[in-house]
Amino acid sequence: MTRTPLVAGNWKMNGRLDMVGALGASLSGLRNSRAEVAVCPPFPYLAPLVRALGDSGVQIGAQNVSRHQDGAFTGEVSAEMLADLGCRYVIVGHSERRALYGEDDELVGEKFLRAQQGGLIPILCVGETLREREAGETEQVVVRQVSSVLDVAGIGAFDQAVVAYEPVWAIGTGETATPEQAQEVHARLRAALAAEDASVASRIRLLYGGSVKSDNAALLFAQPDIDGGLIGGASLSADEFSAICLAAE
Ligand SMILES: O=C(CO)COP(=O)(O)O
Repeated sequence: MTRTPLVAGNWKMNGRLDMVGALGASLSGLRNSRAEVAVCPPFPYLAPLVRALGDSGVQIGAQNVSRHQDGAFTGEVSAEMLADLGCRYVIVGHSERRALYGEDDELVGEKFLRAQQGGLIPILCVGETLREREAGETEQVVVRQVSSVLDVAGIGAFDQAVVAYEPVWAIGTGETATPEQAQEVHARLRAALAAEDASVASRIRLLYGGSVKSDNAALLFAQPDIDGGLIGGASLSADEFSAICLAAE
């Protein structure tokens, strides 16, 4: 099964309008890339980025979505609004939202479903903390995080989804999982999905995230079950992000 690699940049709460223009200009050079490229800026920059990227083929994603549909939910942004703007993807269950905003497996499952119902492709993030890794609980944690979404959405829903393995201890720390460590978890995740439906599991893209840089991306992306990356800090530099995208080809 050949899967089209996906490299998605997660700006988190960074960036200003001038970055939108710089990135737009730099990423249009990836027009003929074999990898799919997506950028997930903060909400206010979604519309300007959609305009800046034009017909470059670079996709846009949001970093969060409401569990609710449109209505009296002050401060929330619905999947329908994001799709309306031209978003294709939305990140759900990022470890920062789990840890800082109390998002549990149940809420992540609700957001995953809502994203799909609103016309978006969820990028479901899973990953263990350092304590969980040291306790030998890595596989148990990531399989639980995926299974809780499987329970509410069903395996069929994963045909229109992406899963990102992001070990919490590797996020923003400069300490990347080794290609072998990442591959081991990716293989376990694919096996968990294959136990439900082998063909869905063979098609789904599993991204690695956590201190991916241009100098470690190629080795990570060369692993058989790593189908691209979810890039934080390095996605804020147009040159660095472009180099990572090229490494996924
Ligand atoms: O959290 C991440 C992407 O969602 C990874 O962040 P860094 O690439 O900065 O480690």
